[in-house]
Amino acid sequence: MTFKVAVAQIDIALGEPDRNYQTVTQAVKDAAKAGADVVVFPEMWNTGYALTELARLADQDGWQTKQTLSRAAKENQIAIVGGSVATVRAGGQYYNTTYIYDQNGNLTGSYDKVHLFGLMHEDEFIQAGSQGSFFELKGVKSASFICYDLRFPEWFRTVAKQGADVIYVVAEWPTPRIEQWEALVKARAIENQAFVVAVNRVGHDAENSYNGHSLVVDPLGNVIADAGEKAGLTFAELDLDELKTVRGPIPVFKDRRPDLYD
Ligand SMILES: O=C(O)CCC(=O)C(=O)O
Repeated sequence: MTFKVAVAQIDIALGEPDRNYQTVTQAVKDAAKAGADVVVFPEMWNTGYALTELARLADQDGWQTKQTLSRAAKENQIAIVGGSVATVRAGGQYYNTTYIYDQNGNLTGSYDKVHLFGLMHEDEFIQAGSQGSFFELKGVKSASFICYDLRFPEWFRTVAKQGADVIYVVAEWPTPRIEQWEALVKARAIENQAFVVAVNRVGHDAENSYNGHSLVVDPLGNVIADAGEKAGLTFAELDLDELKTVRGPIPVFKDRRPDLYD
């Protein structure tokens, strides 16, 4: 079985949600027209890292994002891993949240970023989530993480142990550490014997520049697609039968030693 993913490596207009909702809606249409099963967006695409302006900008209960993504998924018959957006909940607490929609516009999962990135002051503004995400899209067992989570292999392992075949990572990963991004994406794919679809943004904000290099990596760590440094859609076909041929000869999950480590 093959599964076609569209990586939406967009630029994000800092502090301008309306422009960003338009960009995302158009990208969903374009990805569907090209026959993708799922389209994936980067981190915090509604606001960018406008953390000091969240009171004005964050999406109340994710309402606008959920409406936009649900409608776009249904109208275009495509699943969406909705990157992440800045949300605010009752009580005025902010979160960095992913919403996932199936091709009929139904919410199939959500995730609040668990590891907050102190270097970019995220921990001063955002509340950390406390639950993982595990969902199915078109029958494919999947999970989704956000940016800095990529540095925590033990967090990825929790979903690999549940059987995730495709792992999504949505990010705003700055240019100076892009080689670490590439190495970590490949490592998470190899050690978990899963496909990893990792989507970064391009452009810049007040403090950082972002040079893309969104990657689709197979369970052996081979790069199937690298979106380079320009904004746009990149497509990749995941051959899900490859999971069996990789997991058969090197049965990492059977050979684990949970008596020594969890
Ligand atoms: O871990 C890194 O180097 C980048 C993380 C990051 O930018 C984030 O979590 O927003």
